[in-house]
Amino acid sequence: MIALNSVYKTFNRGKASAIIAINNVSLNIAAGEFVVIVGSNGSGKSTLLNLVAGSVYADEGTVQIDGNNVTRMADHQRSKWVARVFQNPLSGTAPDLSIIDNFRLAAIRTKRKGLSVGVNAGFMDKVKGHIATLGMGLENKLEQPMGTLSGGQRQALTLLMSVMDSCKVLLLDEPTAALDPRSAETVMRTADQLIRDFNLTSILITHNLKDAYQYGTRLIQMNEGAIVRDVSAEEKKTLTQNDLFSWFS
Ligand SMILES: Nc1ncnc2c1ncn2[C@@H]1O[C@H](COP(=O)(O)OP(=O)(O)OP(=O)(O)O)[C@@H](O)[C@H]1O
Repeated sequence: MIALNSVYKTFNRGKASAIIAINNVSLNIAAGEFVVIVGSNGSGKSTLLNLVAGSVYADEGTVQIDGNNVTRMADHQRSKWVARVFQNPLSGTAPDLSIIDNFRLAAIRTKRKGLSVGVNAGFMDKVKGHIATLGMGLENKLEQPMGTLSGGQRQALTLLMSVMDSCKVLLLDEPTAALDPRSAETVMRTADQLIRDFNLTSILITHNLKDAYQYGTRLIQMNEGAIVRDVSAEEKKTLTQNDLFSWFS
């Protein structure tokens, strides 16, 4: 589903401040895999995600999504396959608009044909049904402004909004970093459930080693722009949480 082939990315190329962020990375992620990426600050995790999302282009090498060469394709053109959730719960939603209007906006953004999606009763029922599965009681507050919800509630809704419109790839860039522990747990559980329900191919970046241990089918460690560990689902079962901590000592 996602294939990076011998990808390099250097920032500030040709200057004294040049930084090799991605150094010859090749990575194949099969449909339905849930890959968790860990690594110290500056190891290239976000750049890797940006290369898949299209907010950064490779200097060399190719990026493919669902069999399409997207190496030079703009991020908005990739949005038919790729949804992305960021650290900040505020970044994915419009605070002054109601929950339902945020869902309408999200649907309009990803749908190429017509805007009828936002106004019909079927759409409202579909959104309501999906929100109910979050188990937060928000399905009865569809007219409430998004800005009045907690960070965890907003992030859970952002996740749902991202995946509802038949995207295939979900990119999660530290989605719980700004949340308190309980909200973070709820959001991670929600993400895990949505990934299964919608059969998504997913990449999660996290500094939370407990989450890295608990979630995902494959675990990757990056260091200095390279993949230094790639642990399959089978191998992961043999790891302990302490093994993960020892990678960083
Ligand atoms: N737009 C940019 N311009 C210049 N340098 C950049 C840019 N984006 C990233 N870098 C540099 O590239 C390297 C990799 O950054 P990246 O954000 O991918 O790391 P990361 O593993 O996600 O780090 P963190 O865990 O701190 O978020 C870092 O040295 C960073 O400073």
